Amino acid sequence: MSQASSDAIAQNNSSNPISDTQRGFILASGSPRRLELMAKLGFAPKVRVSAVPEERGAGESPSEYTRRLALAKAEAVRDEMAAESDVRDWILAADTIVIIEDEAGREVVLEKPADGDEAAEMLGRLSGRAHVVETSYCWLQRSTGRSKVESVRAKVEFRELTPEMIARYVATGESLDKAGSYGIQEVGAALVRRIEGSYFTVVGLPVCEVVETLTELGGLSGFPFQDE
Ligand SMILES: Cc1cn([C@H]2C[C@H](O)[C@@H](COP(=O)(O)OP(=O)(O)OP(=O)(O)O)O2)c(=O)[nH]c1=O
Repeated sequence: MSQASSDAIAQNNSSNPISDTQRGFILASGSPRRLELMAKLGFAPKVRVSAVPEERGAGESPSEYTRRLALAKAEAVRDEMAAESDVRDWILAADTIVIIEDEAGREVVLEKPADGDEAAEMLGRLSGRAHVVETSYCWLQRSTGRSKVESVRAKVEFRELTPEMIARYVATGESLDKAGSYGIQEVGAALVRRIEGSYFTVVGLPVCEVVETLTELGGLSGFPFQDE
């Protein structure tokens, strides 16, 4: 979704409870899902995509990894905008991974696949089993340098998939820009038997917690369902 269309969504919502200044934060993410989710709440984010390399460090746990990336994505955009006199004060970034245990009980992190073959391999691992989706997000305030990182997990159980089903799913093309090679919000919904936790965590942004954190930090007031 373009910046213009997200603005239009927010402005056309006549009952939008978010003030003009609070509406326009900076979304440090190229994920169209994250933009769409925040726009649906009434925000009108300006998108700035970071170029942070996504590479897990040796000895870094999955949570440490997503938390580090969420902060690094926000900081990269803050640094890029340092010389700009943009009035928007808050930056939001996020990182989503899939975690599954291997035969030895070790946690394996699945990110976005490099190609269709890797997507098929990941889906083979997920078939007929449960895995965890973890999304970490970061709110960073440009004027004070303050930041807060939080992580939210959901458990997702897949139906059993045959190699033919996997091949047909990969052929839809929706695997390639998604952690774990599936999109629960698209055709991938038909792969998911049950989930425990928030659907939005799986899609890439746990909106309830994201709004809650911004309110706690003092960056949002007047939003419904928040006790300020
Ligand atoms: C599991 C799952 C992931 N995803 C997406 C969410 C994220 O966009 C993506 C994980 O990659 P991320 O690196 O978290 O995000 P991104 O590369 O899309 O965007 P950016 O780094 O600029 O913020 O996978 C879905 O859309 N649906 C799903 O069901």
